[in-house]
Amino acid sequence: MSSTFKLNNTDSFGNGDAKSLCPNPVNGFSDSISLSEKAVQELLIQQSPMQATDDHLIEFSEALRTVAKALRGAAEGKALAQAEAAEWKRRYELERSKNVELQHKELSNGVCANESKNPRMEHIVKSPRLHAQENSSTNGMERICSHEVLQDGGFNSSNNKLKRKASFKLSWGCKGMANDQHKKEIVSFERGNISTAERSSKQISLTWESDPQTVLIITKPNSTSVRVLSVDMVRWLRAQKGLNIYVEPRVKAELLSESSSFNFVQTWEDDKEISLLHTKVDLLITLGGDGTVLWAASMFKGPVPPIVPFSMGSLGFMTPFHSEQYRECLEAILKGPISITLRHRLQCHIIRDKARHEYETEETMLVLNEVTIDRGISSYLTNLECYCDNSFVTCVQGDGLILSTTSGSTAYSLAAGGSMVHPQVPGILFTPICPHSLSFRPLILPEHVTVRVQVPFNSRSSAWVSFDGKDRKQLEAGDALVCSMAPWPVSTACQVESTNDFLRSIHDGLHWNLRKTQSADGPQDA
Ligand SMILES: NC(=O)c1ccc[n+]([C@@H]2O[C@H](COP(=O)([O-])OP(=O)(O)OC[C@H]3O[C@@H](n4cnc5c(N)ncnc54)[C@H](O)[C@@H]3O)[C@@H](O)[C@H]2O)c1
Ligand SMILES: Nc1ncnc2c1ncn2[C@@H]1O[C@H](COP(=O)(O)OP(=O)(O)OP(=O)(O)O)[C@@H](O)[C@H]1O
Repeated sequence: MSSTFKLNNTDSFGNGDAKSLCPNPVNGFSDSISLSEKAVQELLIQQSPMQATDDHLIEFSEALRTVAKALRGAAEGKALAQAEAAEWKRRYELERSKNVELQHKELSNGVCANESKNPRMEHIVKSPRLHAQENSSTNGMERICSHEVLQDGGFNSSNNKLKRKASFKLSWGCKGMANDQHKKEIVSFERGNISTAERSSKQISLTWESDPQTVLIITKPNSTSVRVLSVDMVRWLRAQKGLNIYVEPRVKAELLSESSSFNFVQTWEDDKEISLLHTKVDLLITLGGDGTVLWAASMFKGPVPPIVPFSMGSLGFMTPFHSEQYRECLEAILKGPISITLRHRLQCHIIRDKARHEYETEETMLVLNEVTIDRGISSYLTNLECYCDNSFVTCVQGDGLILSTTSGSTAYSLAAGGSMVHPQVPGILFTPICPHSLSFRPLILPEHVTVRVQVPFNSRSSAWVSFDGKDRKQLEAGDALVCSMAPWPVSTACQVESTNDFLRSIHDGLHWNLRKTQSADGPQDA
């Protein structure tokens, strides 16, 4: 009996004490591992002379040896995990420096729009670049001028001539601007007093400096009403506005099946040509719902032309324009100025454990709504270790995690219990999906952080990532997703202005806080 008791006791030693011995998933491995191993060995030495004649005691010593072996294994595991962590840290730093380098490149390419008027033009024309510089104006508005001059190395020979993209300037108002002290500094410190300027890009306005010449129209497929509207819109834009028009290959085929007179419409043949579109297109029009805006944005892996989204879907959070009045809307937009919402995107990389010694990662994905890491078809809980700028955030055990932009805050993140956030608030929403813990509440992180989500090596199952609800990819144990704010936002034209449009969409789209008003004929305060 006693040996049975001892064996059970050993077992409970394994499961009970081992809790304090085993690696703590949050804080790493406990140092008590080696101590306990020593203790077990000492026990073995003390006990062995008495065991020879007692079968049960032999059994007991075998069990203790097994425990000692397991502890040695755990210690080796600890060393491996530490090496692993060092490797991830190294790659994470590389990732960060790559991002910083990219941003520097973007900035160093910036030259003022005004330079387009000077003799250096010739040089600029030979090497297509974006030129931007901050100006400050006299009327209390901040400004960015942008101008792009390019040589159409193009995919349509008829179009193979020098073409200049329409230039525009962006300006935004800021209450603190009247006070010079606040002009450049967000936080100022004077005579021991700290004050802050209003830093948010309140209302951004886009003013054309030269006329837009080229529009790209992206349409929702398989919709008769969208097809009818696109035929009419292409005809009108060409006849009344004399614009160059790009459409998707599918839409060009549809237009040509209507009439051969649509052969002026341009399109592309491969991804390389799509990657050049941003150098040609002044304005992007979408005909569909929010999904069409997401689709259009996903075509641009870098800068995105301003988008004018016409509503032809059911909800339309990002599509404020009514298609019935498209002529009036486009007249006003082509003339400018336009109020815009600057929607931040997230850039996401998957880092595969298998490719741990290669610096190169998979293609960067840019999302306008969110990137989701979930359990896919697996019936197990996801087990995701999350880090924010190398600091451990938490381990997500549940159905998954949503890393959302503020534009995406009214989409999947909202359904998972995240807050609705104005799209111009910069930040990353960290929203769990069905967490198996009562205390897991959503977070909103600042825009400058890098978030890493990793499937631990001891995970029972793999996880699945999807980008704006598409392009599902599997994350195996050891793989990680690294996510930060992308340098290329998506500007969408507003019907009225950013805040008004946002409030209209949550009222009309979600019937937010709709309740019958209480009547006055009840009890009254004395
Ligand atoms: N449980 C959910 O709410 C859930 C589940 C999966 C995906 N989604 C969302 O669907 C998006 C993909 O959209 P889709 O049109 O390609 O797929 P879809 O056709 O399945 O439509 C999803 C719905 O989400 C709405 N939507 C999309 N972006 C929105 C936004 N920023 N704000 C408010 N509503 C928005 C769309 O209008 C549409 O009604 C994903 O990015 C994700 O946010 C939501
Ligand atoms: N140009 C396109 N090419 C391929 N797929 C597209 C294109 N535009 C939209 N889609 C896809 O079609 C689907 C439906 O589009 P969208 O969301 O715009 O329409 P909807 O569902 O009618 O509108 P809503 O989202 O408001 O209900 C989306 O999944 C979207 O990804």
